[in-house]
Amino acid sequence: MDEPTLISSQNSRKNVIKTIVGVIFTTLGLFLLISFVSYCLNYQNDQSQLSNFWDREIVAENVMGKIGAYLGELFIYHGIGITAFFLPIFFILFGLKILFGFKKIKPFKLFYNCLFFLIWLPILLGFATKIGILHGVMGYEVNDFMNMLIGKIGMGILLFVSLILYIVINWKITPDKISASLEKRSQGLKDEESEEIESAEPISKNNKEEEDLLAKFNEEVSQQKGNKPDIFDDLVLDTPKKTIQSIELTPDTSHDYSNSSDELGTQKKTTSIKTQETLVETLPAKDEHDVALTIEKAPEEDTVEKIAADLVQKHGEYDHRLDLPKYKFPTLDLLRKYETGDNVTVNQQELERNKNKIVETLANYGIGISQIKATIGPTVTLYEIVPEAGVRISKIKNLEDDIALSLSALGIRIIAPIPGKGTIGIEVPNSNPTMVSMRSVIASNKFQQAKMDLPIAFGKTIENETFVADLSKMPHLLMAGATGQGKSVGLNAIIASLLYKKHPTELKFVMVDPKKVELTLYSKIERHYLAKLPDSEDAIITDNTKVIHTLNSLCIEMDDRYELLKNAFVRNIKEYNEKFKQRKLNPEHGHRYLPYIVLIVDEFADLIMTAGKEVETPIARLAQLARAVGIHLIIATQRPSVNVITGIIKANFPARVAFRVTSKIDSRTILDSSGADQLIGKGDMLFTTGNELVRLQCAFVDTPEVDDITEYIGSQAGYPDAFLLPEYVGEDGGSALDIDLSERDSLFEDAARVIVLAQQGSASLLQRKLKLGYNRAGRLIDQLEAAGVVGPFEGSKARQVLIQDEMSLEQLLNNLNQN
Ligand SMILES: Nc1ncnc2c1ncn2[C@@H]1O[C@H](COP(=O)(O)OP(=O)(O)OP(=O)(O)O)[C@@H](O)[C@H]1O
Repeated sequence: MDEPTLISSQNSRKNVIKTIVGVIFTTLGLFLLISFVSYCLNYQNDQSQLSNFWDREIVAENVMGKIGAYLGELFIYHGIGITAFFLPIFFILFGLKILFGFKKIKPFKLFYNCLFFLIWLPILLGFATKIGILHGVMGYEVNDFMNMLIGKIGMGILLFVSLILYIVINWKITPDKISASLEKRSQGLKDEESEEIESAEPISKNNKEEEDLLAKFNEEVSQQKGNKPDIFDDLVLDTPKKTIQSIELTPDTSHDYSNSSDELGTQKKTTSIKTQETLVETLPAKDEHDVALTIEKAPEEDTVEKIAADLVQKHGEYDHRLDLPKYKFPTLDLLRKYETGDNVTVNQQELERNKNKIVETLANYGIGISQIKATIGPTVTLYEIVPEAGVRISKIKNLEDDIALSLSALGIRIIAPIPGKGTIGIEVPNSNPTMVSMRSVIASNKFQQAKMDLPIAFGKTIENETFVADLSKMPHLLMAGATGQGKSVGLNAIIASLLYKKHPTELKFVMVDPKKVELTLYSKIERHYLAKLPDSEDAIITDNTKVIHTLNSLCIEMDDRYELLKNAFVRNIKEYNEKFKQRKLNPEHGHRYLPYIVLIVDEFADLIMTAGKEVETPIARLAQLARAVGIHLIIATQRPSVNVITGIIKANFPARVAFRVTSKIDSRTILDSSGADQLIGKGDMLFTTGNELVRLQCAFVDTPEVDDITEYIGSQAGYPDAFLLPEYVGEDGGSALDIDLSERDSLFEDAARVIVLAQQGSASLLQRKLKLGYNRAGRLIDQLEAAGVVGPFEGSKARQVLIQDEMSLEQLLNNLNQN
């Protein structure tokens, strides 16, 4: 017989023997079980029958006959009482294990675990009852004997203590553990732990070690419970949570998946990738019974935020100032100190004289004064009066001219009452006004530390405090004043303030100067601060048609900026630039750092007279919409009449500056109230942002100072050219038909398809779809017009698309290519 045959025949013999032994034990178990049950029911009758064991006439009532009754008598009555039921159960389990090889059934382990109870339980039953079959002879005798030795109470104590000791030894339960587990329960950890059990399940399937650990754990629990582990599988769910925690949840990457299916292969890939990127944290074991818990956190997904954070970590935040890294801000010494000094001189005699005159004049009209206080400003002194009780304010207001006449002073302004103070103010010009130098306001703490986007140091208030306002909040400014009252100086002060605070990368000016002489000085800073149309030579615009183009171009810039803001999911230029600095916006998608643009128009009246609606419409549009995208307008005019400052313009310029005007009507046009007509000129001004009026002395900056500043900036390295505004092709622009179609843009065909598919002839569509700048999109539109794809320019409307479908377009493109 060869070897394999020998082995197989040996195996089959073993199996036969196993089956026989298995059947014998199971049968024996069943026999005993039935006998015991029947004995318990009939033992009183059967006990007497057993003495005549071999007498056939005498029949036992036990269903298993006299043997059954005998076995019951032996194990139950003379043995260990009903505890003897353990015996048939043990035999049945043992038999079944041999027959079917149930791995989970471990009868000997069960026997070992139950040994204590096989002794203890009959004694307990003997202690507690006097029913023979419950405790058996053993239970009775032990109790009898022990009673003699230690008494009934002693016996009770002994039973209780022995049970406690068994529990402590077998389950290792100590008072510490009990209190710890009670604490845990009170902390409501129960739910978490059951989750842990759930999460442990699927992982354990893939992990041999975990399976073993789980098996060990189950075994341990079963041992502790003193039950058969296999029968009480469910016990896993009741396991103390701490033990579950001890299972390491790390996926085992050392598994060999090479023979597994594709699916498993992918699983392997993902598992290994995860392991590389996951963050592993280990909670150390609390004591020697605990096992460390390893926690894996899933890796963060790549988000825009994360990419941006990585970029910022690598390169730092985007610094727009690096465009001109060596640029130096103009220094203070470029501004002149004036001989008069910046300190307001107080002429006591003048103060006394004016006070007496005010009191006298008012007394002449029957107005009593209870208190008077003077605040000396650079140009005017404010006398604050508290009238006696019962005096009507309107009475004082009506006497304005009479008081002015009595004081024989020009430019008296009566504020009745001073908002928020409850007093009446009379502003009287000083006989020796003090000039407010630009230097003093620029050097002031208020300006230097101003946390504003576009800070403007206008000058000084009546309290001699530097007045700084934020242009970005205004958001547009209207300036008016009769000729020679300080408008141009005011504009220079505004520009100088911005030049002292903003870097060339942060701010651009668009300057419109129909008078041709006021702003020419600034041409020196063209490459740093000025913006212009691509085709124009001078950055400072003096030609009215160019103004129209520039304004429309600014509208296009505004639309472009809105598109960028929309794509960046931000609401204003500040948020946009912040996002750009944090590298969250991709320059490849057209994003760029957006400088503020300030449009300055020196003589607006002249523009409106010559260009009318053509100027008014884009100005109104910009005024209405451009604030969020960082385009701000400053418009100055000599003639603040209603046909210059129209309703639509006025409505969109809440911030106004009024220098002295010639009539009350002009004052009302510019300020919606009188007051500007009573100013004394030379930079005396009123400023409002829609609420109260503030009287200011405008800072004085002379032409040589402006010259020095622009020279200082202009001599530094700047951009190669001025900031280029988007191209604007007006109705009178060059005809698209002049274009040479043999030099078509490389994106010409793509652009044509985009236009025909969308049936919309607009440059902004091309900009969006093909991610182009405005200029290139505009050129493409011109070429498309020349090729007959779109119609001519139609103002604000999109051009008409002349090709209706793709087929016709392909034909047209083929023809073009053949020519
Ligand atoms: N803030 C000021 N402080 C002192 N003097 C001033 C101030 N502003 C203007 N002046 C004086 O007023 C004169 C005229 O000022 P400015 O040139 O600004 O007037 P304007 O309103 O622009 O006149 P126009 O509209 O005719 O150009 C200046 O030459 C200067 O002497």
